[in-house]
Amino acid sequence: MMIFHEYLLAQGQADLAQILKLPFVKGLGMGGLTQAQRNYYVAQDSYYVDQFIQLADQVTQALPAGFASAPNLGNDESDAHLGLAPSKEWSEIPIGQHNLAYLAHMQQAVAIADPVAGLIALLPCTESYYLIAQTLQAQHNAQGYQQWLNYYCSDAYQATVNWAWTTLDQLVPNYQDLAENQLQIYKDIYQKSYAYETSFWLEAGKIK
Ligand SMILES: Cc1ncc(CN)c(N)n1
Repeated sequence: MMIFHEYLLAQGQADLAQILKLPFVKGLGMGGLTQAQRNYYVAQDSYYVDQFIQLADQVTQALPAGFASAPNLGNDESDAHLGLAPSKEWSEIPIGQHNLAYLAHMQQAVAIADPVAGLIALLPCTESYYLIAQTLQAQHNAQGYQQWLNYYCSDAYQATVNWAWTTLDQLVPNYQDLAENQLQIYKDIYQKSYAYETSFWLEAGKIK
């Protein structure tokens, strides 16, 4: 019998498989991303992570009493960004609509008076990088952007992912007992975040 985060992960498998085939993501594992692509990604992601930290803070504050707070939640992931060796022009790159739309989606879910909805909206962000980095590391044996890969394979990052999974499983110990429409709402929020993860990688890959 699956637990809640495993059920959700099964709903994200197709998106994750698609993400792993995208040129920018392959480039993270194999090397060869252009300076402009890396600058664009770092520009988008620095903004994104900054906003994400605030949303994650709101979600953890809304958790019922007794829940452990998340490890490394305030980390701006700049060590991972440095692994892509951005040049100083990155700071002048405008924030993309896909990025703003993703953040707006998470904001909406976090605003629902239900920390489960908020956590689910944030989960693809947290878990997918860990899963992507593990896969790339195993596939390519250190040919790519090693500092980026190491960051998301690290014990510290894994601890954040485990916290998110465990917290969700504790909040929803029997997802099979949820009303059908409630489960559908959670699934939609989760899959929408995965769709935005996909467009985040796609947009970076479009830069030449
Ligand atoms: C868009 C995005 N998604 C996920 C992560 C990893 N926390 C990130 N830095 N940026």
